[in-house]
Amino acid sequence: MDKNIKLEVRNITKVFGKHPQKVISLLNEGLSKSEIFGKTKQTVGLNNVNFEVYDGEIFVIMGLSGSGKSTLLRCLNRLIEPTKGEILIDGQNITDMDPEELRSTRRSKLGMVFQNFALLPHRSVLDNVAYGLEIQGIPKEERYLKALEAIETVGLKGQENSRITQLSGGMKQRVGLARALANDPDILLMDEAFSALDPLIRSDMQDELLSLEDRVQKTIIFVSHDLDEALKIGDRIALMKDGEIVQIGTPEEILTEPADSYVSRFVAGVDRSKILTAESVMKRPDPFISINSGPRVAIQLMKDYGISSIYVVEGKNRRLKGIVMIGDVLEALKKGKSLESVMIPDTPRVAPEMPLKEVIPLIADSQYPLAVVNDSGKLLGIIVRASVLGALAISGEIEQDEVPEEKPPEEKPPEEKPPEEKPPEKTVSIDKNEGEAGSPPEGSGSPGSIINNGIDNGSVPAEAGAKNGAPAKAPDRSDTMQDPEVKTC
Ligand SMILES: Nc1ncnc2c1ncn2[C@@H]1O[C@H](COP(=O)(O)OP(=O)(O)OP(=O)(O)O)[C@@H](O)[C@H]1O
Repeated sequence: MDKNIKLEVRNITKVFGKHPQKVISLLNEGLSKSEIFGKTKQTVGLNNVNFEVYDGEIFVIMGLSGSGKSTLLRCLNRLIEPTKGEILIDGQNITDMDPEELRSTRRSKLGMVFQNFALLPHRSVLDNVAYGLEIQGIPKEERYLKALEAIETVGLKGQENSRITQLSGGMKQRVGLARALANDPDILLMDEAFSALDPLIRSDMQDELLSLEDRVQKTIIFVSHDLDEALKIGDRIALMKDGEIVQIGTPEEILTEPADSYVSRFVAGVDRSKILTAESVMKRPDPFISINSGPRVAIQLMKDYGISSIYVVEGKNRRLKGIVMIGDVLEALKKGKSLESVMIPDTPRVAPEMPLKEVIPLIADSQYPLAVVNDSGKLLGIIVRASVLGALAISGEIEQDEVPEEKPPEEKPPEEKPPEEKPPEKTVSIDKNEGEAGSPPEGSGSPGSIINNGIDNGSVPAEAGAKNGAPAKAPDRSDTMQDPEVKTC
């Protein structure tokens, strides 16, 4: 599987104190953070931290207060200078950079969102969002254009002229997010970004972040002290203690295979009723396709992802319409029929709050992954059997062998090549960044994932499987496919 490394942290140590080298010697001798503080009155912020973050993932840094989360996040853009070690972004060592190079890398690659919003209270929303561009000297017209786009992305269209003081906490944090996005950075660093919000607003913002991640495909490094939040939004989680990383893994791995007794105790506090719902085990629903798309697009997407079925949605609100199977779509293409004509509308779907115990028989009876939809019919995610098993193992409520086997799917992607289609009169290029086909290249699951979980490996290209929250990378199709019917979902 091809996982592009976006950011790499190698042996980072941070000592707060006047004689850091002395502290490093003591660390090498094996003394603990508290012993070193007792001896030297210097604090070990980070001790030999190593990890990689993949392109397009949400990587959560989690731990109790004082464990080193914020220090680590701030080392990533050198707001705090590491005492030792290297940080590479796209292979470039930022710890070596001079101030000018660092500034330019920060501008182009890194955006930061703070817990306390860090907004200018007497400026409008628009001017706050455009602020970073303003200090870079970007002309007014251009910066406003970019700022308006970012404001729309975070759902604040119409509030451009509001004053910050007139906004609720949730809206303020959207402004903070828009300001970070206005620069179009590759990586968003978010420091306890939702911690100051009321629980309901916080949960909404978490949902928004997931949906935004689907659309803008940023790499997000998110600091949180809240395990439920980390489990909900993280593709992977790094759990910290006393300046060290004790475990890195997918939410499922952290819960089911805790590295030591500290992690076990940490996860013991998880709200199990939350784990045991459909929502808690669903994966992002990528790829999916617009009902207005043509069969050719569907075939290309299924080929790219190595899957034999794909969910069909309608409109920006991603209303679930049904599912199409590769064989039917090939037929449709041959006969000049629409995608809708071969769509199976009554696919199994469940509500996000459905208890897992009720999900089990449904997934066992279904030849597709289960679709999770909300009250208004929006496709929120999909559930594959492996995730259900993981959650059940944690709960201990049901033995794994009680879970029925899945039915194999009835069809496999045929080897057959799609027939030539007449060139369309009007063409719209499919750019993965625009999300027409609703298929971000990185995500943690797809209708195809279930195939990769043991049903139909024969038909899945090696690079196409999605595993451990780091799924297949879909090829850039912008120069290979065109379809007049593609619409944004
Ligand atoms: N400027 C500083 N000077 C001295 N010690 C510091 C400084 N900043 C952080 N520390 C210490 O470094 C360690 C890690 O702190 P850090 O703020 O990174 O933890 P955290 O996990 O982010 O905590 P919180 O969730 O409370 O923000 C703590 O022991 C803290 O006291």
